Parts: sequence; structure tokens; C-alpha cells
Amino acid sequence: MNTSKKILTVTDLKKSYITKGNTYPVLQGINMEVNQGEFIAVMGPSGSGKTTLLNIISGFLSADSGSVMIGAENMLHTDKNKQAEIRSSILGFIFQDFMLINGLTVRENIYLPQIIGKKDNAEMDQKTQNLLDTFGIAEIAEKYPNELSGGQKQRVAVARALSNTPLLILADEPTGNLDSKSSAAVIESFLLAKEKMNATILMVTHDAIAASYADRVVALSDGKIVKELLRTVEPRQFMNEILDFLKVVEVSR
Ligand SMILES: Nc1ncnc2c1ncn2[C@@H]1O[C@H](COP(=O)(O)OP(=O)(O)OP(=O)(O)O)[C@@H](O)[C@H]1O
Repeated sequence: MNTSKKILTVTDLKKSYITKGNTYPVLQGINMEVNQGEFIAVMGPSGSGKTTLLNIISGFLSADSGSVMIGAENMLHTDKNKQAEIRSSILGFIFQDFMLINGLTVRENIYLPQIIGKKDNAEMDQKTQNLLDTFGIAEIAEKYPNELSGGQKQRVAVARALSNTPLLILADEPTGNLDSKSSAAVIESFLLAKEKMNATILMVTHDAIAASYADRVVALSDGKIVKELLRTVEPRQFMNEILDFLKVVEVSR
């Protein structure tokens, strides 16, 4: 079920890094809208500003100007405490290296983000169990992260990111370190989250196969969005469109 409710609106976002007195513009006026239930891939050459964009959206990094509205909140004009509250209540994160807590079981890792929401224990237990079932990881619920395969870890990471029912999931190269089977497990998890929970996913990736399952590919080059590709065809065919496009961007730099 897709609605057209806007989850994220980025307007004229600019960011420069200053190194040894020199200013290097990285984001040069990014405009972008994400609707609830959309799966978006952000692609572009190395150094084009993808991670910088994700870090600003999540409030880990400040911007020079522009706005980042997440729901009704402007991430750029809230204090650190409010940003932390937004991160724990509205956002879900998936990192390349999973960031699971090694001393906690799979079940406990998934349970943890809910604690901040002050729900009752039975409700949190039930939510955790639902996520374990949805992502096919109930059988490994009592295992610890170092006892899991890469694909299993990533499925746990996706379940954990959904645990506090976030408005928006931010994923930075979630298939970056994975073999093709584990990458497929991640993408299946995203598609499942979208289908069953109407999750909204913004994924930074170099992986054209992963991106080919997105509803939309936003292509960054030299700090600007140079193209948006809307998926209207099957993933395999869409991947060819993405690869053709990326070739053009690399050559024109
Ligand atoms: N903390 C920093 N200080 C100075 N420059 C930085 C900093 N972080 C990133 N940069 C520079 O900003 C540019 C964009 O970096 P960013 O990590 O956002 O790119 P990216 O598109 O995510 O790259 P990749 O695909 O290689 O991960 C790069 O030229 C990088 O060297």
C-alpha cells in the first residue's frame, strides 16, 4: 500500500568542507522528496557526496544552508537533543558493518530500539517476535551476532532498524561487504519491509543490482542531483538503464 504522504523533503541543501583553509563544496543545492513507502537508491561516483547527504539528513553533520524536513521537523534547525530524539523515534539506520551489539542476542538487538518508546513489555516482546518471524530469523533469535553469517546479520540489522517503527530507514552501502547471496537477502528484506510495513527506505549504494530493485534512483554527481530514474520495468532491465546512466556520469566528470 503506497500513500503519497511526504516523509522527507530536502530543499536547496548546501555543504562545503573546509580543509587547510580551502573550501570544497560537496553538496551544491540538493532538492529531493521522498514519499512514504518509497524505496530510493542514491547513486553516483565516489566522492559525489552521497554519505555526506545521508549524514546531514540524520543530523550527524551540519549543513551550510537549505532545509531537511523529516515529517514536520526541520533537522537543520533543531538542537542536538531533539535531533537525537528524532533519530531514535523517527529514523532507522542500517550501516555497512551492521553495528549489531555483540554482547546481545539477536532477539535483544531487535528489542533494544523499542525501549526508548516507553511501550509496555508485552507489546515490545510481541513486536520483536513479529519481526523475527517476518524476516525468517526466529530460529536464530537466541544466537549472538558473531555466530551469524553476513546475510543473517544483515537481516537482523534490517529487523532492528524497523523495530521502533521508523518513518524513514537510512541505509549506507548495506550490501557493500556482502556476497551476492547475502546482498539478495538484504534487498529481499527491504522489499518485505516495504510490502508488509509500508517502510520508506533511502539507500546509498554503488551496487547497480541492489539499486535495480528500488522504485527510484537518484543520481548525484559533483554535489548535484543530475538525474532521477523512475523504475517502470523489471529490475533486470532497470539495471541496464542504471549502468548506462552511470557510464555517462563517470565519462563526463
Ligand atoms: N570530514 C571531511 N572533511 C573534509 N572533506 C570531507 C570530509 N568527509 C568527506 N569529505 C569529502 O567530501 C567529498 C564527498 O564525500 P562523501 O563521503 O559524501 O562521498 P560519497 O559519494 O559517499 O563517496 P563514496 O562513494 O566513496 O563513499 C569527498 O571529496 C570527500 O573527500
